[in-house]
Amino acid sequence: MSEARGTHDLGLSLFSEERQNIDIGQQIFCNSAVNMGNIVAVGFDMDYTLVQYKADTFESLAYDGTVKKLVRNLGYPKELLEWSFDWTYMVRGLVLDTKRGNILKMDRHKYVKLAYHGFRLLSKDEKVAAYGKTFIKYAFDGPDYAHIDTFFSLAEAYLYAQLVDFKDSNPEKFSEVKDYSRIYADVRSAVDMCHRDGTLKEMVAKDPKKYINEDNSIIPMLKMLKDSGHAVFLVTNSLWDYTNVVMNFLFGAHTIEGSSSLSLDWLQYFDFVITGRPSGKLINTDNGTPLAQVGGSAIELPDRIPNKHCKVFQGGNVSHLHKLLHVGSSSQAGGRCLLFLNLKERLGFSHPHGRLERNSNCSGMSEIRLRIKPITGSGPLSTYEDMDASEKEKLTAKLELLEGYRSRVRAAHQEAQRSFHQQFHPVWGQLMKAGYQNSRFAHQMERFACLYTSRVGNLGLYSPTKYYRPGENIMAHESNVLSL
Ligand SMILES: Nc1nc2c(ncn2[C@@H]2O[C@H](COP(=O)(O)O)[C@@H](O)[C@H]2O)c(=O)[nH]1
Ligand SMILES: [Mg+2]
Repeated sequence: MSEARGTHDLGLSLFSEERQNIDIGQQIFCNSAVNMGNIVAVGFDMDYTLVQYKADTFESLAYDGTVKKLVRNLGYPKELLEWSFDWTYMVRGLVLDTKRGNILKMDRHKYVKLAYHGFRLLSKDEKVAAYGKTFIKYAFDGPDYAHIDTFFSLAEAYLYAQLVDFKDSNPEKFSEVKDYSRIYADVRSAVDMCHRDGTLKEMVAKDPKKYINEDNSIIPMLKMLKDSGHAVFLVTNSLWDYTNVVMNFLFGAHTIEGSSSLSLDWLQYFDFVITGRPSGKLINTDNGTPLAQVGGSAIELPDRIPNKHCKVFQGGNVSHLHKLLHVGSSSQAGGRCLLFLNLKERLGFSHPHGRLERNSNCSGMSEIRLRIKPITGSGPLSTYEDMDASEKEKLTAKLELLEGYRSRVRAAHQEAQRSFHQQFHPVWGQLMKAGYQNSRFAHQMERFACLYTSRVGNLGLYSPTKYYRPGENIMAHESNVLSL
C-alpha cells in the first residue's frame, strides 16, 4: 500500500476510476446540506418541474391567448393581433416597474443594474434619477412592482414591454385611464383568464407533443426513489383533468388522442397526488376541513397497478400534507421532506458559453490594470492654496490627465463587462449575475433552494441516499487569501 493511499486518502483512490463523472449540465448543486438517507418523502411540482414545456410553443400560446383577450374583451386596438412574441427575449428574475413602464434587472442588494423603458435602454442618468445610485433605495415589492420569477410570466412581461412602446408612440389610441399600471393590470388579468378558461390547457391536451418535452429520465428516477424506501408524491396547482393528460404524456403515452385513451398507470410511481382546486390555489390556510379526494372517494385503480394504494386529492394545505406523510410538527416535517420546484435556468447549463464563467479570461478585463503608486516624500504636505501659479497649472494638468484616464478605464471596463454578459443573453446578460454581484434571481435560489439542478431527472444520476453537502462559504477577505 502506498503511503499516500494509506495515510492521506484513506483508501479512496481505489475507487477513483469508478467515480461517476457527471457532466456539469446535469449535476446537482447544494446550497444547504441534505442527507437523502434521512429524507422520508420526496415531492414534485408538476408544471415546469416534472413537465418541461417547450418554451417556444407553450409560451406563444399564452401570448396569443392574452392578446386576443386584450382586444376582444378589454377593448385594446386591433393592431395587437398582428404582433408576435419573441420567446427568447425575457428571462426570469426581472422586475416590472408597472407605474413607470420599466423592466429592471437588479442584483442581490436590489441595486438596479439594467433598466429598460419598454424596449429602450435607459441611460445611466435616467436610471439613477429613477432608482438612485446606491443599494436598497426601494423595496421593489408592493402593488407597483411585478416579479417575473417563473416561466409562466415571460410572455406577459414581453407583451407589457410591447404595450409600453406602443402607448408611447400612439398615445391617442389609449384612453386616459390606461396608464402603464392599468395596462399591466389588464395584461395580468388576461393572462389569468387564459389559465382559468382552458385557452391554454385545451390546446395542450389536444396535442401535448407540440408543447411538452419528452423526458425519459423521470420514470427511472422515481422508481429509484421508491425502491430506496422514500415516499414519492406529486403536488400541483393544475386541476386533476389536466394533470392526468399531462402525466399520461410524460409517462409514455406520447400519442394520446382524446380523454378515452388516458390511463392511470402513471399513478404507480406516486404514493399520493395532490392537485389544485377549481376555486383557487393549492396550499392555503388550514381551516380544519378534510382533504377532498378526486371523484368523491379514492379513484379505483386497476389491479395490475403495483402501487394500487395511490390516492388523488384536490386542494389542501401544509397540514394535510403532513398528515399524509405521517410527520408531525412542521419543523419535523421540514427536515424530512424534500420538495422539488422549478428554479431551472433557461440559459445557463446548456448554453454554448455556459462554461465561460469558470474558465474564460475575458480579454477586455485583463487589459485593465490600474497601478496605484503610493505617495512618498519626506517634506511636509503642501496644500493647493500654498502653491504658486506654475505648480497649480502643472497639478491641474495632471489631474485632468488622470481624470481622462479614469473615465477611459471606466468606459473600457463597462464595455468589457457588457460584452462578457452579452455572451449569455444579448439583452439581460448572465442570469445568475448582475455585474459582478449575484443577481436577484441567484439570490432567491440561494435562499430558498437547498439543492438546484437543470432538470429534476438528474436526481436519478445520484445515489438515493447521498448526503449532499454545500461547499465552504467564502467571505470577501477569505477569497483574497485563497487566491494567493
Ligand atoms: N389562474 C392562473 N393560473 C396560473 C397562472 N400562472 C400559472 N398558472 C397555473 O398554475 C399551475 C402551475 O402548476 P404547478 O404544477 O407548477 O403547481 C398551472 O396549472 C398553470 O396553468 C396565472 O397567472 N393565473
Ligand atoms: Mg410549477
